[in-house]
Amino acid sequence: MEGVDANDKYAKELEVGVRVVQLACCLCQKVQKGSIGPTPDHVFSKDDDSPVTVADWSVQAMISWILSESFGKQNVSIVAEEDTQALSDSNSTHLLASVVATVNESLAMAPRFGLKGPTTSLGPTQVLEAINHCNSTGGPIGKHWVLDPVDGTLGFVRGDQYAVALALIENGQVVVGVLGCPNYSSKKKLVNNSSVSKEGCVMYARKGSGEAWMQPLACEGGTHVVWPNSATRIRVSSIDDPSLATFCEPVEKANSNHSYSAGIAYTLGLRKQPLRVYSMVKYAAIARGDAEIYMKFAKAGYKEKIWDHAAGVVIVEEAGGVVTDAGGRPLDFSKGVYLEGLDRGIVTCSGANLHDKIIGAVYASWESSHL
Ligand SMILES: Nc1ncnc2c1ncn2[C@@H]1O[C@H](COP(=O)(O)OS(=O)(=O)O)[C@@H](OP(=O)(O)O)[C@H]1O
Ligand SMILES: [Mg+2]
Repeated sequence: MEGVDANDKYAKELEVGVRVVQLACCLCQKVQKGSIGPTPDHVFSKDDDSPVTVADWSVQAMISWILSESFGKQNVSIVAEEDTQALSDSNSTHLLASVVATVNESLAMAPRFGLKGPTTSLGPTQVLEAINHCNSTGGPIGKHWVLDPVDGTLGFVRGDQYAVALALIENGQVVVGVLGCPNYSSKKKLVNNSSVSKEGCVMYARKGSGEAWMQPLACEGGTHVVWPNSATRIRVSSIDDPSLATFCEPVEKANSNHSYSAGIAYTLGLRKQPLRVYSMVKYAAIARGDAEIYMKFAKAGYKEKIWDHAAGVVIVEEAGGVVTDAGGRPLDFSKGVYLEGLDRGIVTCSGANLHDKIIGAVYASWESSHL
């Protein structure tokens, strides 16, 4: 069987995860096209000035509802990015109505994705409840789903790369990762900012399987999603010569120090221009072999959230890559919402050789940098 052995541990979680991320990608594409929900293009600002849209809340509500239906609400703990504060305001009736309509329209498509939808439409209270059910803070014990409904919301708003990221953590370890990349073609390499495609992909992996997989998105054409639906195996690049390697980094200067990573690139003899990509699509590019290195050095004091990394990390590792903090230690998903104790930044590579060189260059240069 392609993609997964039905007897394997986490087989049901992986299958439901892939199906629901497929549906979520479809929801996002339809919101973008204006073919779902009454007010598709509303963008709002959160307290930290980052954007949030109808798609962010709708994906979170829809995935929360499907996971609760599939595994039993009392068994499902979800750590996710969005809350309902902005939706619960008395001035937000239209916004909430848009989210409710979008959730119901997407759930109406659930059977095509092999998922059970509701028998009657969800009302505003049920939608708010589904979003609020994602208020778990995770931790070292038990199973916790981790969700970023729209990662790289700026990319989504700008018609560029973004991702739907769902992972399962058990006892502090990421055991399943699913990454939907609606604008990253399953057929075309990601080479620069013009690589935006309308036929995206979903990648997934299960910890310890030694395998990572990719499916094309199943939004168009009205076909039923058959598990595992023409999955192909993905692997990291075999390039380990720095002069031939491509490195990715965040688009926004505020999210990562571009001049510091340029210094590391120069020290290592990386010749190519950085590939600046929004969202966890950077992890996807490493897992698929379109790039060899992903470096992120956020400003001192910024605490990385687990939903921005969990799905990407397990997919890259199972595809053969290495992910650590800038001190060379594994990322710790057991401490709650944040990657507590993260040393300086995140370094993801296609192999140990490149990874060792980058960690060495960080050690050699850190004192003189002003992060
Ligand atoms: N100041 C700061 N420093 C570091 N990281 C931050 C910062 N602010 C936000 N974020 C988080 O970055 C997520 C997007 O990160 P990326 O690495 O993809 O950056 S970029 O969008 O390409 O610029 C983004 O996720 P989304 O909110 O899901 O888009 C944020 O969680
Ligand atoms: Mg995010």
